[in-house]
Amino acid sequence: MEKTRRLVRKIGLVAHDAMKKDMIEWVLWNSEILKGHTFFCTGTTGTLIKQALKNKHPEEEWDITILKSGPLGGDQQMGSRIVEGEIDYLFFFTDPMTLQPHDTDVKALTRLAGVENIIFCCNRSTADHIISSPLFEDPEYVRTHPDYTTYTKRFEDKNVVDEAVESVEKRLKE
Ligand SMILES: O=C(CO)COP(=O)(O)O
Repeated sequence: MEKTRRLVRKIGLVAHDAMKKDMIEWVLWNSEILKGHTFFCTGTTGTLIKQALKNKHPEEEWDITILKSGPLGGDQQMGSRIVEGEIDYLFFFTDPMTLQPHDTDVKALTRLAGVENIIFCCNRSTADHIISSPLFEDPEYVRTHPDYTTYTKRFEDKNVVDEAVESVEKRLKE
């Protein structure tokens, strides 16, 4: 009998303090769907999620990488995982009512989610829709990776290095 092929999704999970209970509930609620996937979490969120999943499914091995706590660099580590192609989904439950000390890191992380076109949301109801989308379970569905070649090669036909060398040489001769 043909076995259904399953694609392991690489999932980032992050929640601000006011949203941590929501995140843990959401993970527990969807734990059957989330089984077998790979997770990257910021420090405190990940520790709490791991504990909750172990309580609910003591027999299950969960592949959870716990990064630094968000304000201590965890958001930046998550961003770096995104640009390295290690994360396809980011469920980031943000607190809309509290200014975070690491607001710039939060912005940087959400921006990189856009740069890499990962599947990304900031609240629980959108997370519900993503997790219940048929595309989440569809092994054929792979997000499109934006092509930034035009951007990365934008200096190839320009002589900026030669021009800089020339200008330094000229100044030295003066
Ligand atoms: O602050 C966070 C995201 O910006 C979350 O970090 P923690 O999971 O370590 O609390």
